[in-house]
Amino acid sequence: MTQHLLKAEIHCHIEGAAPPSVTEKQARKYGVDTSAFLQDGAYQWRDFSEFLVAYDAVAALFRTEEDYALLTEAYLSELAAINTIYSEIIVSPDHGDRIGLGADAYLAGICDGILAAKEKTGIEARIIVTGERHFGPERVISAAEYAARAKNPLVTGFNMAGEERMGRVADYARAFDIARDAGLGLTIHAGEVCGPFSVTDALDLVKPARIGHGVRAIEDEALVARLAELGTVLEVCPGSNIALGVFADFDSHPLKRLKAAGVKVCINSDDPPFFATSLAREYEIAAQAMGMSDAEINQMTRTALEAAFVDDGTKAGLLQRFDAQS
Ligand SMILES: Nc1ncnc2[nH]cnc12
Ligand SMILES: [Zn+2]
Repeated sequence: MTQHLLKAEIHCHIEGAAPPSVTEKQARKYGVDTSAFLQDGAYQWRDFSEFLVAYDAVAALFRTEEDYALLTEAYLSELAAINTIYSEIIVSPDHGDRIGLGADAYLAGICDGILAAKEKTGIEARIIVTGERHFGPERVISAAEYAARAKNPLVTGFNMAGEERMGRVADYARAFDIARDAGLGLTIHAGEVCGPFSVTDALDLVKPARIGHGVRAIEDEALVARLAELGTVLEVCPGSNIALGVFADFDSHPLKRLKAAGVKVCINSDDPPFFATSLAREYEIAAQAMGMSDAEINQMTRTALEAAFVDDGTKAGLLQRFDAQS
């Protein structure tokens, strides 16, 4: 049982955390037919491309600042209820723009949700702005410019999610230069759908502190050694990887092998209801399906806290609390 363990999560997409029941309610409110991507209380997709289409369709059902505030508060409250002390939420201003809400109101709603959850539960949270790769380099650069300009104390990082098979990292490198210059922490989805070359591109061109997934680095021994040497943190999402067919099962999932090779890893839920998972389940998978001890799991939680894109004072407080209780 991992219920008693303190937890941290640094990789979860906000729209990807919307429970189907909430999405259905939103669809009723806006008179939208969801049958193409939601049936019998479950999101419908067959592969990564369809997953991204379903994700964008769900995002289009959150249309007001309040919709986003409620979604964020509900997710963070769920995390707090399972002893999560820190969360980073991945948000995409493009999704706010696309629905006509606008990036400012989108972000304001998410900030309201974070503050409400903090007041009610004490959970600390920060925001990672992401560009969506399949919206193209110009949009990803705009997202970085937006994050840089926002000067919002809750926005502490920049990411790129979306269709990893579209273009090469070089096409998007400028976005990361902008985010780096603005003092944001950098992370990038790589080595999830694409192989080791994608992780190598990310390391060479973005030099991120963290990589979203990165698990397909396991196919290249030298790359695994490079990740260990650099201390790059992999935000691993085992349930997501199995649901999307990146690996056949938890036995063949490389989390333990990466950890054993000295790569810094932590566990995350990615888009929990899309993958029939939750952060609680990811911790259980580590314990039950992968046979990791409480001490090993705590090491990963500590890695997430150490790698958090948060100011030094807050990080020190989180680590102190974690060390006192773990
Ligand atoms: N697992 C994932 N990979 C890439 N982009 C995403 N957006 C939401 N979830 C994602
Ligand atoms: Zn992700």
